[in-house]
Amino acid sequence: MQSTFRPRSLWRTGILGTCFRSRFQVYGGPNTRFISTWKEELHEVNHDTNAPLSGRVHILGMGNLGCFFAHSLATRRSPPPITICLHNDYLYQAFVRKRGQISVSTHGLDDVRTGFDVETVDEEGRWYTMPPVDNRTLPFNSESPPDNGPIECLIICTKAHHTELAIKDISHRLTKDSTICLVHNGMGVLDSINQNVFPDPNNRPHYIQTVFSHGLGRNDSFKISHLGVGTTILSPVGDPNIPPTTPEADHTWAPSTKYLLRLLTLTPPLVAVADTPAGLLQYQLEKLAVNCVINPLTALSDCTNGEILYSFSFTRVMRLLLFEISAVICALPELQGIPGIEDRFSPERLRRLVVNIASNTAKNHSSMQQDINQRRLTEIEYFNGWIVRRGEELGIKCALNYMIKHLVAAKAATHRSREAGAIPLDLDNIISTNEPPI
Ligand SMILES: CC(C)(CO)C(=O)C(=O)O
Repeated sequence: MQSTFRPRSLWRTGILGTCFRSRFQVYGGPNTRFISTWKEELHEVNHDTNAPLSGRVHILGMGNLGCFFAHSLATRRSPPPITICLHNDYLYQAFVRKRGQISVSTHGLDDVRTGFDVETVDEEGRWYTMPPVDNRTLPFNSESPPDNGPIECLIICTKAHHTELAIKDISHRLTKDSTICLVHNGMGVLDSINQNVFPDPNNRPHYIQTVFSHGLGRNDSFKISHLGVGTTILSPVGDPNIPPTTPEADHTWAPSTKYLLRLLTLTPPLVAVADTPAGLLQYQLEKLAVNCVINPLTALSDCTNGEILYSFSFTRVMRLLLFEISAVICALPELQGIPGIEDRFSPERLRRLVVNIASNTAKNHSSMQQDINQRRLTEIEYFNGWIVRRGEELGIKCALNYMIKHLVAAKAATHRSREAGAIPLDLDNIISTNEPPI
């Protein structure tokens, strides 16, 4: 994302007012909200259990999102024990060079935090707690869980297409008492995690899903900028047998879910609010509609978010894509029974949402445009690909979304084949020496 400072939230309109449902206001009045310590939050969930939690939070995926979550938790008046999980040695070496610091710059001012415990993984998938990399002489928390011990709370901040694999690599440490907080763009990841990593519903961890809308930019490893204030909407994933519209009683939540929800909603920089599964799903779908338009159009045309506005041709494509997206969303069985769906997800309302976000982030480059240019995998399967798949299930043909998904895939493939063929070898003049290859 390019550096443009937009202090306005991308998704904020209407969110803060509507999300603070009474059942989540269990943390005291407005003045006491941010004062509690993590130990108090832990005490709340530990007092009636024989398997008390340690309160440690693991974070996997140290890109912009992971750094923002780790840094935000570390800014608390009393930070909980935080372990960052680094999945390769380069990352660990980079973290050592940064002396264990994570820095977030706001309005050009750097705020540097330390005190993170670190685990790295070897090729056999064994995790090791590394010695402290900052100036601490003692481990931050002497009760650190043993290597490969169970993880209570995991915040996973990898891109949608890496999340399943990343969880698979750490799944032996996740139990049915753990809670995974998923922070990624796009739809469909949770279903494939359940299907491929935790197929047994009685033995899978609990999940919290999120819709994250802060604007972040990367300056260097473990050094990011907070470019625009947004929100973090959180919801525990309910029992799939209970329709999302039926309120679930909090007492059904696991202690690790309650603890992580409290911790995150009481961490000011995250601007985190909790919502019901049905509420969160609607925010996810709004974000999906925006991503299905801005991301592929900017990636295909190699332009900024603002450049897709004020062009007749882009506007035509946008409208046609949104007709299909709206038809699929309005027909989703999981939304049936929720009042106002047809209005909230009408093509015209979605168009206004897209235009709003594109103009609020006009100078930014979308994540997909950056992924394409940096030859990384894109999240297209979790955006337009998801719309096409759900459309097929519902008997709605989404030819335009299908085409867009393939145009993005084709653009990535063209880059790959161009680069593979770019090595200037003159095969006719290669002299064979009959020497074994070095
Ligand atoms: C909303 C948008 C398009 C903002 O850039 C985004 O979320 C992304 O880049 O992935």
